[in-house]
Amino acid sequence: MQYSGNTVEAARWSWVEKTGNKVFSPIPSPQTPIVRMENITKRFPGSVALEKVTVEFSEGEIHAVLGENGAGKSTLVKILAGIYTPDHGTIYYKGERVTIENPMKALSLGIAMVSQSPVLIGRLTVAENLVLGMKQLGVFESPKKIRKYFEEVANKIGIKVDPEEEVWKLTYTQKQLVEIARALILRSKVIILDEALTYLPLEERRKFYKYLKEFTQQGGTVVLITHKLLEAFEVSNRITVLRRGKLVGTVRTGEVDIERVREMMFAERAKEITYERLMDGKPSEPVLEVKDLWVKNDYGTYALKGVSLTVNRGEVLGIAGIVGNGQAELVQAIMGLRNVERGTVAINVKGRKYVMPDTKTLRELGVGYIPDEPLSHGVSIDFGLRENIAVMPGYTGAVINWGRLTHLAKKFIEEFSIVTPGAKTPLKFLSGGNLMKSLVARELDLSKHLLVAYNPTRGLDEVTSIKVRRVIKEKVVEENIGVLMVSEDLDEIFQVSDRIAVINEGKIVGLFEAKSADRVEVERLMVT
Ligand SMILES: Nc1ncnc2c1ncn2[C@@H]1O[C@H](COP(=O)(O)OP(=O)(O)OP(=O)(O)O)[C@@H](O)[C@H]1O
Repeated sequence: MQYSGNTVEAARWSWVEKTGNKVFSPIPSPQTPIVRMENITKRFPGSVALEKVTVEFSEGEIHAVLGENGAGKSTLVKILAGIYTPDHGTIYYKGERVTIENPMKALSLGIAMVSQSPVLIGRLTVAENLVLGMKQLGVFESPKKIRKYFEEVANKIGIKVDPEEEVWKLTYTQKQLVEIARALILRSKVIILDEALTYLPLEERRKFYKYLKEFTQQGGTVVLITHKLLEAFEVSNRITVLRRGKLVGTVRTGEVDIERVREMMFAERAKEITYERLMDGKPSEPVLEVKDLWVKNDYGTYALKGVSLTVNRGEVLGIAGIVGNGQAELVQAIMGLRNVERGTVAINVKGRKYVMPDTKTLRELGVGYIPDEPLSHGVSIDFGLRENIAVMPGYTGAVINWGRLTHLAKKFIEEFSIVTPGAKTPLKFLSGGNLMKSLVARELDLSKHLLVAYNPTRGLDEVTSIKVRRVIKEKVVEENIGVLMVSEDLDEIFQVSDRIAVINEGKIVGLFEAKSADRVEVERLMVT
């Protein structure tokens, strides 16, 4: 089947068609609230994250919490998970008023949160991680029992993990399984997923959702934060929308259509959302040439096994693949951040070929970079956007012109609607999406010849994602830069790319013209 897309249909392809809309037919509306958060207000210096928000999560439901970047979603669930305490408001759990002063308290009540990044100790085995987690909570289950329970959960979800395997050897999916299993072993009644499933491959996400549905059918509650709206629509029973810290409303999923929810989330800006293919690039001469690249991962085994590829000016080469197939090592090696065992990376700028350029040279030449770990490798979160611009070559000479940098930071803030108290506010005080926007805005501006991007819309809401994709494509067409874009989101790959390369186990296993690429074939190559 070919990908062709009008707005909704194209995106629905990835989810609804596969589930056939059957797996998650709406269940009768949930009745008993297990959690009531009443009039919750939370302020941070310079921002009101939540203002008098009241929401109820019921037994037996998957409840999606949606909203644009900075809406207050994470703050809300972090309060429930005991990570933040509210300034005002009351929490009721099973009808009783409770104070959740720390995460231990939340866990002891039966509320567990799983986030995007697994919090596990790499050198310990799965079973050891689970036992340790229990001990920290004062739960002394026998290791044998924990192991057995874990195997049961893994079997049910259908993801194989050996409890005796050291965690560093696991795939991302397997690690998320361990996290969710840990919540279940603790007999949690409420499981909060803060974008926890977002980066799993589609098939794996389906397995998790199916299992979570069973969990709710037995009375459990799932609170789901995601920017994948179609998915939220498919799996949830109810949806709560937040906007700029305020409650917009709670609706039953079966009773509204997706456009209505988008309006609740984005108001007028909802019209900007599209999944149609963006304009075609106009490929010309090669700007990046990668030849027979062999690179090891952190554990000494080969992550890339002879990768060769070319990115031309005037095109986006999309790298499609399931997370953990060498994509991170590929972008790191190109950017001079990982040792190359064999092969070459070369870039062509202004008539000169630079073979194996180091990171500094690349940056000075005008190569933008959105890394796989944006928080640790992309920005200094203790500093403001202005300072994060100042550190980049190209923006400052011998004397720092702070006035100019402030102006530039303000331009980024306006262009990408970054929710922040100001250009000097440390980035750690921004929501995940707004932090990502700050990095992306800077790197797009820095890209004069080439952009190397890993999941450039990670954590961004639908409106911002399309904005970023458009800017990327405009730069390609109007400024003739080349883009290497790794993304685990196939909708994104098909929307932006001119050519698509599929990576699997460290090898390029397929190369397609995006316009005529067969999506089924691309997916098949990703998994086989
Ligand atoms: N620790 C903090 N210190 C200061 N401000 C914060 C902190 N955490 C959140 N905020 C602010 O609260 C607001 C809401 O942030 P929150 O992380 O809840 O948004 P979100 O809806 O989860 O966004 P995203 O989709 O981008 O993750 C933002 O304006 C953010 O800057």
